[in-house]
Formats: sequence, C-alpha cells, structure tokens
Amino acid sequence: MSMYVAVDIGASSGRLILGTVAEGKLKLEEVHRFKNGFTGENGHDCWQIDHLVDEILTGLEKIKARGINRVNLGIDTWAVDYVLVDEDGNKLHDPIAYRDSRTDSAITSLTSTLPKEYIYEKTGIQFQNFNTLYQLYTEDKAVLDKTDKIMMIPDYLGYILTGNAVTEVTNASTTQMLNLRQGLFDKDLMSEVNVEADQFPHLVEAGTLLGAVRRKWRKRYDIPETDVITTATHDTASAVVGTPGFGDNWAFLSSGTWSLLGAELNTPENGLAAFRENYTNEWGAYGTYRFLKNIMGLWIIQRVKEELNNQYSFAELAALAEKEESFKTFIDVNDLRFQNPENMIQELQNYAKETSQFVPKTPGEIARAIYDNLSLYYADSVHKLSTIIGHPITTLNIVGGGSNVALMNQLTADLGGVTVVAGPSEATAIGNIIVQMITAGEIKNVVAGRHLIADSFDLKTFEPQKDAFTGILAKYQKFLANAK
Ligand SMILES: Nc1ncnc2c1ncn2[C@@H]1O[C@H](COP(=O)(O)OP(=O)(O)OP(=O)(O)O)[C@@H](O)[C@H]1O
Ligand SMILES: C[C@H](O)[C@H](O)[C@@H](O)C(=O)CO
Ligand SMILES: [Mg+2]
Repeated sequence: MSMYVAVDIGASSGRLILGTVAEGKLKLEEVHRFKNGFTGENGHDCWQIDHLVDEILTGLEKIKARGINRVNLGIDTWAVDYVLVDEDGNKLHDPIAYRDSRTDSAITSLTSTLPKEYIYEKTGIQFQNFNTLYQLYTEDKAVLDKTDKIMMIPDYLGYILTGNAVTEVTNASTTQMLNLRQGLFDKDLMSEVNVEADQFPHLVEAGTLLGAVRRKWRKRYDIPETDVITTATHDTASAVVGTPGFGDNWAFLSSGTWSLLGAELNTPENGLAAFRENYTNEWGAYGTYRFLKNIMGLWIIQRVKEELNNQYSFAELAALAEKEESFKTFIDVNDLRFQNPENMIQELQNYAKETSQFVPKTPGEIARAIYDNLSLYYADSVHKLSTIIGHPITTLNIVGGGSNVALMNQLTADLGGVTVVAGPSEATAIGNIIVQMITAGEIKNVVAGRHLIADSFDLKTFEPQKDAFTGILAKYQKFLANAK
C-alpha cells in the first residue's frame, strides 16, 4: 500500500497531507501545517522560499518519525510567481510576490504596443496585472541576463529537492505565455519580455515523475525515501482534479484566498464573450482546460481578520455574519482597490461611503458584507459562465476552506438557483494525491479518483430555497454594470 504526500502551499498557509487508500476509501492525515505569506525585502513583497523548503523537509521528518520509510510526494502552490536561477543553480533573490506593486501599470504599458486581443487569441488567459508575463516585463534586464532558468514556484521547490528542473504545464499556463495552439511558450511573447526559449526548463504534463529527493537532504533531515512526482502543480489545477463533479452540468468554485469559479472543458474557449468577461483557459491535468474566472475571494476576510488582531477565528466571523441582516451594502469585490490595500476595513468602509450605502462597522456587519457580496459575485459568475460555454449549470461544487462557510454556500445556491455541493475543504491536496495515484497506477483516471473522493469524504448539499432574495441578483448586476 503506497503512501502519498501532498505538499499544498497556498498564499495563506501550507500543509503536508499524508494520503493512502484503506478499505476502499482515501484516508487523509494532515501531518504538518505552516503559515505562508510575503514580507518586505529590498522594497518588494517577497516569499520566503527557503523557509518553505525547510517546512517541507520538517513535515517529511514528522512522517519518518511515524515509521514511514518510503513515500511519493507532489508539490502544488499558487500561480504566476517564479524564482530566477543563475548558471550555478542558485536563486538570484527571493521570489517577488504577485501582489507586489511593481506590476500595477504593466498591463497598460505592455498592451500599448501589443493589443490585448492579440495576446488573448494566442493564450486564452485572463488579464491579471500580476501574470508572469507582466512580472517579467518589469524585471531589470541586467537581472534577466544573469538568469539561466526561470522556475515557477512549485517547479523550483521540486528542483531544490531533486536537482531536476521542469516546467509543469498547468502552472506554466498561468504565465499568459503559453500558446494554446502550439502547446509551447509563445516566441513573440517571450521576446516581448526579453526572455529566451531555453530560459524556462522543458514543459512536462501533470503526473510526470521528477526524481528522488537528493541524498544531501536525507543527510541533513531524517526523512523517508521520497520520490517526487510533478503533480498538477498549480494549486487550482489540483483542486479541480480533487473536485467530485460528475456529468456535463457542474461547475467548480475553488474557494480559498482566491475564489476560482469555472468549468472543466476539453477544448479552450477564447472567443469574444470570454475575452470581454475576462475568463481564462488555464491548462488542466490530462489535456483539459480550466475555463474560470478569478474572484478576489477570502483574501478580503483574511485581511479583515488580521486587522481585527486575530481576535476572531474565521468560524467566529462567519457566525457573527449569520446574525446580521443580508444585502445592506453592495460591493464589487473584484475592484482592484481590494487587491492589496493598506487597510482592508477602511477600504470597504470608504467604498460604502463613496457609493452612498450603509457603512458596515462591527465585525459581524463587515463579515456579512463580504460574504453577501462574494455570494452575489459567485451567482453572477455562474450565470455568465453558463452563457459563454453554452450549457446549463445545475450544480456548483464548492471546495477549499471557503466550503466551510454554510452562509455563503446557502446564499450562493439561493442567488444562483443552483445546487451547491460543499467539500472537501482539502480538495487541492486530494487532487494532488489523485494525480500521484494515477501515475503510480493505483487508480485508472480522474473520474475514478472523483468517485473515490465522493465515497471517502462528507459532502454537504445546499438546495436553492425557492423565491429567496427575488430580484436581489438583478439589482446587484445593475450595480456592477454602473460601477464599471
Ligand atoms: N471553519 C471555517 N469557517 C469559516 N471560514 C473558513 C473556515 N475554515 C477555512 N475558512 C476560510 O478558508 C480560507 C482558507 O482556505 P484554504 O485553506 O483553501 O486556503 P489556502 O489553501 O490556505 O490558500 P490558497 O487559497 O492560497 O490556496 C480562510 O481564509 C477562511 O476564510
Ligand atoms: C495568483 C493566484 O495564485 C492565482 O490566480 C490563483 O489561481 C491561485 O493560484 C489561487 O491559489
Ligand atoms: Mg489552497
């Protein structure tokens, strides 16, 4: 019986989860959890990448301490960010975080010479100012000259552990530099940002064997024999694999720091409607496409929780929100002002004042405003998604930490008129493990993996309550249209 370790590192937290199949069910155990986050370094927001390597090895030590001497391991993280590696294989500096202000005006500048339509036709990827394309566009040319390899975060972590460098396609697609038709890095976009073809390691599909963790680490840390498999290294790609959706009329909502709402397609959809609504075609595992929209997500409540000095847990904030009246304030949660403001509570209150609405003040009122408007945005996005892909969506599978918020699950079901199936909250780690199990030949494919997930975890269903909040979504859609 093989043991699988998912290293799942999100923007807010990381974890090592041990998975194995027993009595026909996937059994998970979180063996190590650690905080993640960026810190100021040389005038930029940077990730502490060496700390992440140490946390992975510390987690493996805990596994060894349980008497487990051999594991498979897959690493998934957030998207778009990268490490610049010199000819000696050493990082030039800590990776700069995607919320750093250096790319605030990069899209405007780059697309003044390269039209957005041209880029979207090639890549089908959404315009987010932090995409790798725009980060590289802002890089100092002298720094790029010293760069031998550009490694995406999970690929870099795999490289440090095994010595082998690859670029896994699900995360590579988030760069907005992969050409949909060629299946390769697009030469025109590469030259636009002064990057040469061989500066990215070769592309591999999710599920590719990367190699064994190097002896040097086994001498410094008491860890099991570990074979690293390049899983679906973009955390959202792993989350989609780990989402127990079936048939043709389901959509996913990976609800964590970001809310990623979309559908799994077999061919990309990069037409005019998708372009206008800024939907993206991130590559999925096994030749699929994750046609989705980035929604600001629980980042907003994460910042509010910190600004309240963490005196409330997320569960307590959700409970406080339950007690409040609904829909007292409309907010365009995807407004860029919420991407990384100095003070999120202040930003939310200023927004309410500027739009002549009720100003939420208490923790419960603020949390309610956030959950109400995320739910409204989800409902609107489900309708837009269904229109663009041309078929109805009857079920929305909500996974990730946000699936614990019953208030949002019910509001989204009511407002969207869809059945919400909530869970598993650790879908990302589960999907990471499913890909490893497919590579190891322990399960046949993703569909078999999703049936195993449905049989193994407690999923909660939220049916839309008839006539609940009639007209509210239409009012919100009008508010959004006027807010643009
Ligand atoms: N019991 C709970 N009640 C309310 N909210 C919760 C609960 N548990 C988790 N959350 C929400 O889930 C979020 C974390 O989700 P998740 O663990 O999927 O994110 P992550 O993996 O750490 O980060 P990323 O989204 O970058 O991958 C928290 O910020 C919080 O808002
Ligand atoms: C920038 C984000 O990481 C990315 O858009 C999102 O897909 C993600 O990775 C959420 O964890
Ligand atoms: Mg996550």
